[in-house]
Amino acid sequence: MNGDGRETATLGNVSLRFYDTRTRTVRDFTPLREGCASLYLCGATVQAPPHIGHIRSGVNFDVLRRWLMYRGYSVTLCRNVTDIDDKIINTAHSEGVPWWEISERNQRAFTHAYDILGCLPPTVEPRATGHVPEMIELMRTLIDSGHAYEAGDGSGDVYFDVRSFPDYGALSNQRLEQMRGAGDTDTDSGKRDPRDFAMWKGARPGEPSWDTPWGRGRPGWHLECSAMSTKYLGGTFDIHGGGLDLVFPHHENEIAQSQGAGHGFARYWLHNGLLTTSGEKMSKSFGNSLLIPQMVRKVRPIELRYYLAQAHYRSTIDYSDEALYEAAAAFQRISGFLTRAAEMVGTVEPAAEVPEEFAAAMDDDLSVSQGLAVVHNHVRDGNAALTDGAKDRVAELAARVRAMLGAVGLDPFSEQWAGSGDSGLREVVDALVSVALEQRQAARSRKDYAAADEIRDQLLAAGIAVEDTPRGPRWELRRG
Ligand SMILES: Nc1ncnc2c1ncn2[C@@H]1O[C@H](COP(=O)(O)OP(=O)(O)OP(=O)(O)O)[C@@H](O)[C@H]1O
Ligand SMILES: [Zn+2]
Repeated sequence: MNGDGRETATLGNVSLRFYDTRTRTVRDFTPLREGCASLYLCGATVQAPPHIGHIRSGVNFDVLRRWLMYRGYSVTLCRNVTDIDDKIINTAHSEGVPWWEISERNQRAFTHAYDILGCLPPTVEPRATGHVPEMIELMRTLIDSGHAYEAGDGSGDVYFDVRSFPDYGALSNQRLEQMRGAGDTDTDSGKRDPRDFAMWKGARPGEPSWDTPWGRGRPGWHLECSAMSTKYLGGTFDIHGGGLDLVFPHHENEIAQSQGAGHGFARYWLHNGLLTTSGEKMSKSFGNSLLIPQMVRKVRPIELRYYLAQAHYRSTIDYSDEALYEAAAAFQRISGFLTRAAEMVGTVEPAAEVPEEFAAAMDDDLSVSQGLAVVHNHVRDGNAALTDGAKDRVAELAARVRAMLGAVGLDPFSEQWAGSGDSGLREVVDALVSVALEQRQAARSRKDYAAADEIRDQLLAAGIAVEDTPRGPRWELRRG
């Protein structure tokens, strides 16, 4: 603490600040261990392939991780996989396959999506079903200390007694008296209080189950995150993240379990805003999912990452094609400058440091939008320098642009994106499609509509669908 009562970051003079959901204030980041940052992120429930809302969360926390790394921290990221839950079991039943086949298939889809969107792999990615012993231990501690109990109806459920934990509701800013039931499904008859939540669910016929001192059953979602974060990051760790939809009940329940068991638990709570469509959360259950393969036919993966990362991580993104294409065009202005700069000056290496203004924006609760404004200012100056033939200036600006983009995982020249297989290819196709579209326009101008349609059909046969929009024609790949 310093004189005015504010905590100060320990790395040099850097003051890294985050909005902490628990205190509802922006707080200086002081890590538990100097030079290290431990981060737990609630990852996927693998009942279906990911939509862009899930990946927004992954991208936002990847940006956080990268910025911590840029600031010199050694980051340990634990991102869990919920590989057993009601929806996975239901999907397995309806497809007539084992539950683990659903989990495996969708976990691979998530991994692939995180990878192609440029998210660094987590340090560890534990799965719930691999951590039943840790969960049993945690339940035993909580039962022994009077925070949890075995259901009174012989169901084998284990509940957390929310009245035993005075801080219950502090994260989500609610008072216990105002809360209604925890909304657990059909097995809540053994609860002492409707607000108690299930940590463990007793076995039901035809469902997978594991042995415990309280009978066979399966993990509840909240319990797994408490057990796995402690196992990999310790009883107290730096940052816990997830989407805003998880604040209550999931994160509230994690706190009750972990602190009830005597752990310090997370010191900072960061939540990404939701990605919505027409104001409604994008959700597997609402049927409004935009899946990744569909999206990367519209724009390149790096452009999709730009779109998802550019808004402040705490803001809502209401999806629209228009905004996606605008983001792609904005990214192309940046990458176009880098390409032209490299043509003029030869290889452009990233500068060793990002400009101060960019760093200040990122330090201030990860303001990527302000950071990208600095990037665009550099690109504007860089384009002017290109026109003037000012080689040194072009080289300097391009190097800084690469450094800034690299810090948030968006440097198109980096090994990561250069190796992605599509680098530059979209621009090539873009140029070829433009030639064809100019011919189509010429045919239309001379009222030869048959020839114009023929060109569009030939493009479609080659897998390129053209759509006329008020801002001119756009194309996307349409395979199969
Ligand atoms: N629409 C969204 N926008 C932003 N983040 C999201 C969105 N949907 C889920 N997330 C986040 O993605 C991560 C993985 O989510 P999880 O698999 O638990 O999704 P979910 O909430 O069950 O999704 P769905 O509502 O689609 O079933 C969590 O951190 C969650 O908060
Ligand atoms: Zn969790």
